[in-house]
Amino acid sequence: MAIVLGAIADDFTGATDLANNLVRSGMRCVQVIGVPAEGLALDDVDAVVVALKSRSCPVAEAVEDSLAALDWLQGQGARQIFFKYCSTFDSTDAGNIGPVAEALMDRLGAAQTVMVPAFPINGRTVYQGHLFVGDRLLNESGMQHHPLNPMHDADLVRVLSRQVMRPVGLAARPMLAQGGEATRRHLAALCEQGIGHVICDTLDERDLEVIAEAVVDQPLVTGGSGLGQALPAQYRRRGWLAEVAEPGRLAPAAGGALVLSGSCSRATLGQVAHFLERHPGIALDPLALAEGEAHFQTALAFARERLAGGGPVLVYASADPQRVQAAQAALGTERAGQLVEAALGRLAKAMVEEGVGRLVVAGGETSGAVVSALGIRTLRIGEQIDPGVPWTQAPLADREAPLSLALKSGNFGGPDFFTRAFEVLS
Ligand SMILES: Nc1ncnc2c1ncn2[C@@H]1O[C@H](COP(=O)(O)OP(=O)(O)O)[C@@H](O)[C@H]1O
Ligand SMILES: O=C(O)[C@@H](O)C(=O)COP(=O)(O)O
Repeated sequence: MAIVLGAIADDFTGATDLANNLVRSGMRCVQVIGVPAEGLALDDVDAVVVALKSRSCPVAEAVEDSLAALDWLQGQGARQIFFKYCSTFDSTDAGNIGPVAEALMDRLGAAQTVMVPAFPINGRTVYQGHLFVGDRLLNESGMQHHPLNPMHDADLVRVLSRQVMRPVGLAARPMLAQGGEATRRHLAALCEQGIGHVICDTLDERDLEVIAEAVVDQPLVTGGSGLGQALPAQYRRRGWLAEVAEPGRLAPAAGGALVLSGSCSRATLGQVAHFLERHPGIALDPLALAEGEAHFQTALAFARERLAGGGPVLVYASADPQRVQAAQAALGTERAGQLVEAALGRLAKAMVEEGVGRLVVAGGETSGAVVSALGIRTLRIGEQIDPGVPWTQAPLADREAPLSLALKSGNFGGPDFFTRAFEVLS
């Protein structure tokens, strides 16, 4: 059976965030890690989200991987393609959002696409093309210190213009206030003027509904998971979805409880501090990791011992901007990130082999590294912990019980996220 929506997500937490919103809006959704091998059963599935690790890799690689995902999704008969990126528009002047969007447009023969990063329930809104996180402009939100893609400009028309060949336009709030039909006409008029990308203002859920109504027939949409929350109602109006599906029930969770954090985002730093006031944890330092195996082995032994005592336990590389900058100055940005990601991936593999069954991972790139190290290929979406972050379950090759896994985007979740996540599960 053909799927309705095929999504390409540029990181793993982002993929889960989108899949979560699609499921909560009544779509039957599977999240796959990378382009699936032949033989994935897609009966009773309305949407597939392909999770890539293409946010911070070289542009050519991101384009190639995204096009491979597109080809596969088209092979499944997807009526609409959704390119999912971060609600904080994580990218650099080189890309990858713009070049990937344009490559997808070219392959699909789309003259225009919308850019809708907003996720109002998590405080990401766009006004006059400027992205806000809560009451702060993007470039004052903490995202200016992001280790891989510091965001120094909140004007998305300007940010995107630096990444793309086609002209960038705006669908501003007063326009959206006129409703879905008027917005559709506005987009068509911009298209006639040659505007290939349209940044869409979004203050609230109503704006998302208007945008979804205006773009439901476009071959390609792009944005954050907020748009994914609004599209299913439009598919249902078109008669493309049979009925409102209930989110699937996951098997009961079992096994040790571990948190791995490689995110240095403001929200995660607060969550780490909150957790450490209540439970044991150990810090990983990229500079010490660079010196050899001893530091990693110390962390492994610590986690092993505390898990034997009942857990939960935290292993974190999360650090404030000064410490991140010091590590990056000494090692280079890429190597510092890679050392941390490799260590957390190895830790996850070792600890899951030794009986961890409930695993929380903080950070998009970090989640990519951990999921890859564990060899996970598909995720089922379960109960939501906080907006944008559900528990998921993944079958494991050598184990009967699936692994319960929560992939937390850096800036998502309340201060008590790490502790509360396990309470939600039990
Ligand atoms: N102490 C540190 N010094 C330098 N880089 C770090 C440190 N801790 C984590 N990192 C790197 O920072 C990046 C954080 O990105 P990510 O995991 O996507 O988090 P977020 O979801 O907050 O963006 C990762 O590549 C991670 O390995
Ligand atoms: O849209 C979002 O904010 C998230 O879905 C997302 O992509 C998070 O990425 P990270 O902050 O790198 O985890």
